[in-house]
Amino acid sequence: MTHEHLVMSFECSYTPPPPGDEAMAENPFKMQHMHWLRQHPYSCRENLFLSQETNALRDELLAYKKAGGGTIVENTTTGIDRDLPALRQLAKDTGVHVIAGAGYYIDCTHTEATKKMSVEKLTNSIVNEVLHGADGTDIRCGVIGEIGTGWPITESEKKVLRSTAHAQAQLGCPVIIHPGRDPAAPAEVVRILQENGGDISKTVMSHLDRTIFDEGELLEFANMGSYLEYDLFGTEMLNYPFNLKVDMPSDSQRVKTLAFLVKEGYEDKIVIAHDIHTKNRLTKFGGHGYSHILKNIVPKMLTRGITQHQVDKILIDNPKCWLTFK
Ligand SMILES: CC(=O)NCCS(=O)(=O)O
Repeated sequence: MTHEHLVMSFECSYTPPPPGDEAMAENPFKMQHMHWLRQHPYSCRENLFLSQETNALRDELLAYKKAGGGTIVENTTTGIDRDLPALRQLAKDTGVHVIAGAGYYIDCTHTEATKKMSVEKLTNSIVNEVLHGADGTDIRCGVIGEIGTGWPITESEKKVLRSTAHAQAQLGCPVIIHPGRDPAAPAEVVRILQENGGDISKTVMSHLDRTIFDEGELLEFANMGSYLEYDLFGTEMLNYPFNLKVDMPSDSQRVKTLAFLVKEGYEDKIVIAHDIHTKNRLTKFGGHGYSHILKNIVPKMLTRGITQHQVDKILIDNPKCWLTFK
């Protein structure tokens, strides 16, 4: 899985509940709220603290391993409460390989100190997180990202993108991007990375499921050469609060898009994940957990014209190729 979170907080994205449902913001987790939470995951404060569930996470990872999972890229970066010692402990306890992410999340989580840093200083901090260890630990990150960007991309986010490209040019490492919620956002990020010496062939563009909908636009973007990530498997909601114009696809629609990209020749550039970032998606709370793709999505892919060889590319070969330092 190339895009997951095990320990993070998503407080920065709290969105008030719809009118009439105000009490739900502070409501404790109860069985009768689970459907509401699936529809409004960002409107209950407690739901945003995955960081409180390390015990449940241990069980999740053991179940993932039993289902055939070996490795998880944990994309929590500075700004959403990365906790590297907790990740190391989870990896030790379960035997699942956990690859941590270096760098910074979106603008509203940048501190004043981060906003004042030069591109050179930001580059050094990212390189240091990969070569020597992050957050005062000796735990070294294996990817840069998820690097957060919004739409339009802010000045501070542009500086972080330039630093990401410079760090990648030095290290030959994988990069993963969280684009803004506009169809033009992924291509704009790629342009900034390219202009600053980034290697697009070793860059994953995340969250395409909620970003590019038109097939022509998708092929145009695919042609720019990044990995194409569909990473919201398991998320189905009617009203996507961060952009109400977006119709969040169902898992069936996601599989249809994967089959389309495979037919168009992009089987070497697709990667997939669940991007679990709220509590309600854990099996402890009736959610789909980290094994949903392995248990439910792969069988569906096989019935929709994607071969086992192509599934293996998407789940094994492409991530391996992306994650290998040059
Ligand atoms: C943790 C994170 O950034 N998840 C992405 C959520 S989004 O709704 O696809 O932007």
